[in-house]
Amino acid sequence: MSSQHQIPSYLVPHDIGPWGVYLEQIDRVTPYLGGLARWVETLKRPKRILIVDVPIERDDGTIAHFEGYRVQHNTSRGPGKGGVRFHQDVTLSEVMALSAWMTVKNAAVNVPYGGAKGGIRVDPKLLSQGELQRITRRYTSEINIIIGPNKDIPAPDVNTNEKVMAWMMDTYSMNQGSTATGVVTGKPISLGGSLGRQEATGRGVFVVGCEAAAKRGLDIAGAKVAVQGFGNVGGVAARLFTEAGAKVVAVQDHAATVIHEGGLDITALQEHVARHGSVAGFPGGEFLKERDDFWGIDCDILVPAALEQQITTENASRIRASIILEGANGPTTPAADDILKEKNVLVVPDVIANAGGVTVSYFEWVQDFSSFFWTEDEINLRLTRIMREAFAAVWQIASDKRVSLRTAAFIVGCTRVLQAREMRGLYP
Ligand SMILES: NC(=O)C1=CN([C@@H]2O[C@H](COP(=O)(O)OP(=O)(O)OC[C@H]3O[C@@H](n4cnc5c(N)ncnc54)[C@H](O)[C@@H]3O)[C@@H](O)[C@H]2O)C=CC1
Ligand SMILES: O=C(O)CCC(=O)C(=O)O
Repeated sequence: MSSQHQIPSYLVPHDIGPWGVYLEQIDRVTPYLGGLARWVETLKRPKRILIVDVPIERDDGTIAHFEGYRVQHNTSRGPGKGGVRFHQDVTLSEVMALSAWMTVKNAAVNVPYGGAKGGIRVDPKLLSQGELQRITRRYTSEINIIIGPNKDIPAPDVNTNEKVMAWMMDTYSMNQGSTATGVVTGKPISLGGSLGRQEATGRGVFVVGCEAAAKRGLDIAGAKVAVQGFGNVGGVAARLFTEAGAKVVAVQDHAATVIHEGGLDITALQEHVARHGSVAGFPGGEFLKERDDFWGIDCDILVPAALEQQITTENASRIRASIILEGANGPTTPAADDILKEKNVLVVPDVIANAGGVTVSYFEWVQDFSSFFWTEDEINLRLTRIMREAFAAVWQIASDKRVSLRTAAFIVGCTRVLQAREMRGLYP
């Protein structure tokens, strides 16, 4: 039987959903993996997929069922690691891709983890706080069998935060019979969380943004920045760019696109979002009528920091930025990558650009194990160093091999994963 016949049907990229995007990225890196390419099939199959039913009692007494997932894509280099997403559009294809990008990312910045990701197909905006807590706790109990401080360590992602992590930690600990702070990262500081974790992803985006700008001869002071997604990642990145003298000229979230040529007041915008749930109605700017016009905004740096597959063949040719910093996971399709390359747009890929979050998650996990906590300055210094070194290493490979930064980052990440796979051998 040929190996083609052994591929489970759900792993075949019949559509170009997030998993299809990831498979195409792996196909693009394979010619650069040398002898390790014989192991590449490992990267095309998640190690473990758990699909769970998550029933909860609604506040009105009815019972509702939600579909939850935890995918451990690869554990060759260490325990699974990656966030948990609560979103109405979560699919298995998406969680598989997100877990695989964690594998590549963790290896690319050399934190000792494999890759994992989880999610529930639910719109948390439609849940009360009590319902949110119940769905989190039930989901944690259902995936309890495969997570743990040495097995798989969840963290925040879209629509989850430190409060959700606290409930996950508590539920896991109750099931274990003892407090296990190291089972999740991104926790509140009072429960073993790390200083700097909440800001870490946005800070990492900003740090690699400065490196990329230097390569392009672009001065951050006065640079025009447009940000899609104004949550944990996009909000922090926007603030740090503003503090460095850049002008954030456009912000798009799920509800609206606000623009201001002279630069938006990011602190005021964050306060508005905290009060109203979105940028819609912000008095300090104007609003685009057509959402798609966001992509044609006149800017130097574009930061997609929302969801996957936002930059596509539909809009890539309209982009005027010279640098794209992928705060989101998987925001650019391979076909859009090709268009951007033609236009000489520098794309700093997700697996480097947004790796600041998991890097400080690693610091948090180490601090929990040693029960010794670092200062915020120590954390930010170490984070900055790791981000700069990762960017420099990937830049060098991209120059040497004349490939994109994405392929270069995948060369670094996939090589480390497959070397570990090969060294471990196959048989028990
Ligand atoms: N939180 C973290 O530490 C990390 C997050 N990421 C990635 O960054 C991205 C954003 O995550 P977070 O900021 O944590 O989520 P978040 O939940 O804090 O914020 C998400 C933002 O995206 C906006 N959004 C949602 N749908 C949208 C749409 N269709 N168009 C435009 N905006 C939309 C929301 O309004 C919100 O402003 C995701 O791709 C996530 O996987 C990557 C690395 C770490
Ligand atoms: O902090 C972590 O463990 C994972 C963050 C995450 O989900 C990501 O990098 O996409």
